[in-house]
Amino acid sequence: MNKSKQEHKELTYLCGFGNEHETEALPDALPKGQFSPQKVKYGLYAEQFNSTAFTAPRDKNRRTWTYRIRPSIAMGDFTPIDNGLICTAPITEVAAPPNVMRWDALPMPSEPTDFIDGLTTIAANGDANTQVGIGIHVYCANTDMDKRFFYNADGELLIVPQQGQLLAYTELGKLLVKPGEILVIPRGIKFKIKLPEGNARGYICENYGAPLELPERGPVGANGYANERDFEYPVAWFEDIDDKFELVAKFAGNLFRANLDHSPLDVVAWVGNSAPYKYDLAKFNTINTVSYDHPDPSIFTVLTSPSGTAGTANVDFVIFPPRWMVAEDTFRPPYYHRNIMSEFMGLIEGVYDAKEKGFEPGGMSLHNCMTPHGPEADVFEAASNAKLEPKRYENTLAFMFESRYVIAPTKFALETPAKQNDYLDCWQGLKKFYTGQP
Ligand SMILES: O=C(O)Cc1cc(O)ccc1O
Ligand SMILES: [Fe+2]
Repeated sequence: MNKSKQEHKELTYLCGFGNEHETEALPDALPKGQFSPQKVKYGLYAEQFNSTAFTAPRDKNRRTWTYRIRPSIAMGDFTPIDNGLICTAPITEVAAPPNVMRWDALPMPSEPTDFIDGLTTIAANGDANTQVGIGIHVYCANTDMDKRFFYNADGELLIVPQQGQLLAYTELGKLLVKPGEILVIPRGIKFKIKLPEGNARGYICENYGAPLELPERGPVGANGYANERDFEYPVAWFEDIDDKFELVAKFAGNLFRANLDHSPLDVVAWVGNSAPYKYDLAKFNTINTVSYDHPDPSIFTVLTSPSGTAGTANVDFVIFPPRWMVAEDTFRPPYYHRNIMSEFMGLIEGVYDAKEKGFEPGGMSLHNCMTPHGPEADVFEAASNAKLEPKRYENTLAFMFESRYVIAPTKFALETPAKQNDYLDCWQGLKKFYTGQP
């Protein structure tokens, strides 16, 4: 058993989305009845972490009090480092074309590459400096982050593993995530990623906007979709190591590094509702029609980052999980459509019902604002003639980052050999069935 395997054998979690969680790795390390006593037990420092404004409304407010060996400012100055293939909105290096776009999975690196060096930006929208929009990245990595930690001031990270487990060591504790689960790390939280299975690949939505929250349930009622109880938060865990470490920050679109003379994972206890969390997508309570027609994919929203306009998300995280399909007298795959919202899709495993060929696990597609799309020609013909028995969609897990802002691909994404320049061909076989007769 390798070292990182042993390190996650007995991980436990606190359950409940957005709860005021409290946890301590040493007895009574958490102050009682107040947040900032004159002296904290064990000689700890109190440090507040705010990922919404102090004055954000109570139901949106996210903050955590940490009790740590040293405050975060015990560090060296930052100096710029190479951004590698990381880009940040606004993407101005190339014009965003209104074409449909699709990519193969990016290849695994042949050189030792950790989670940060393995990041490639595919697209972005909005403007990170005004806290609007998202960055969309892929990570392909094969090496643990060792004496290196990272935080992102530009956004919250929604990490969607597609291959290989991730063991996240964060200031607030450890989380193990597998393909089929997601990991969300608040803006600003320091962490490192180890790879218990070696190779790892996945997608990241860097959310520059409001923190992800659960969508309203409306008339669905008090239960269903992603249930609060299924979101898992880490318990406090710390290390007290005086040694040379590096802190990498993403700030205003650029990477910087600073020296540390101790591990920043020194939070002995914490209380609050801003913390990393994980969620197993298999727990999603999928709601769909039991009569006719194909509901809009918003019915599969797991998490949403609202913009200032009601019902019009900065980004929705939507999944297409295994499920029963029972719709009567209905064209069952996604309908043909043009949408004001821009749609970036990825595939975690299996096959997506609108695209039986060419959309592979690890692959990606982008259908931007008003760009027409829908099932490929073969899927249209098959679904138009299929016997409409109840059918279980198995071996499938696709997802979508859907945003109100146009999603601009990076120069890399437009030029990489992974881009399928023949994507449009999957619709070229769409025949004219019209005869003029009813
Ligand atoms: O384009 C896509 O494949 C995503 C999608 C799925 C669906 O079921 C309905 C609309 C939609 O945009
Ligand atoms: Fe779509």
